[in-house]
Amino acid sequence: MTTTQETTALRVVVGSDDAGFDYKELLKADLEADARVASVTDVGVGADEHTHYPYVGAAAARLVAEGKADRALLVCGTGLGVAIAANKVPGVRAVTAHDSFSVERAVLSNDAQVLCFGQRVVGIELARRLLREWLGYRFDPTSASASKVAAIGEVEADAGTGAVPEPVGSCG
Ligand SMILES: O=C[C@H](O)[C@H](O)COP(=O)(O)O
Repeated sequence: MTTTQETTALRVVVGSDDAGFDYKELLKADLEADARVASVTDVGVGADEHTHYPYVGAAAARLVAEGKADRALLVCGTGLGVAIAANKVPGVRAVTAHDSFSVERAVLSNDAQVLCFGQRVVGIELARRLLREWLGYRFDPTSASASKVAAIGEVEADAGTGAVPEPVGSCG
């Protein structure tokens, strides 16, 4: 079984704060030129805008949660703040990843819809390469990882109630 499956083209949201603006613009251009991408939606910031990163991260994540986009690519100084904010939107799984293996597993293990980069952390050519790789991965809902991703949803659902979900399966 191959782990890389390109099927339908992806609707991708991009967003950044001012610390990630330059990379957001460069990576957006790469996305727009990629045949694996059906559409690119930019939720900001624009040049000379200074919106705090949580608002941008949440705006992009909401589009994913609402089914209006398949994935989001977010950039801030570290890639951390936008990921934290995006993860506050129910149903969204956002990761910060600056290496090839983590980008692969973010999709294939975690079914993460949101990838975050830090403009102050990773070089632009590595970021561009990781973006190209990311576009090639599709989560397999029949894989052994699917029940673990479902468990994330259980934890999320229980978070509002204060309940602790019963573990099932091995944690090893
Ligand atoms: O995670 C936060 C980002 O790196 C942001 O771009 C910079 O935030 P700061 O100005 O609070 O360091």
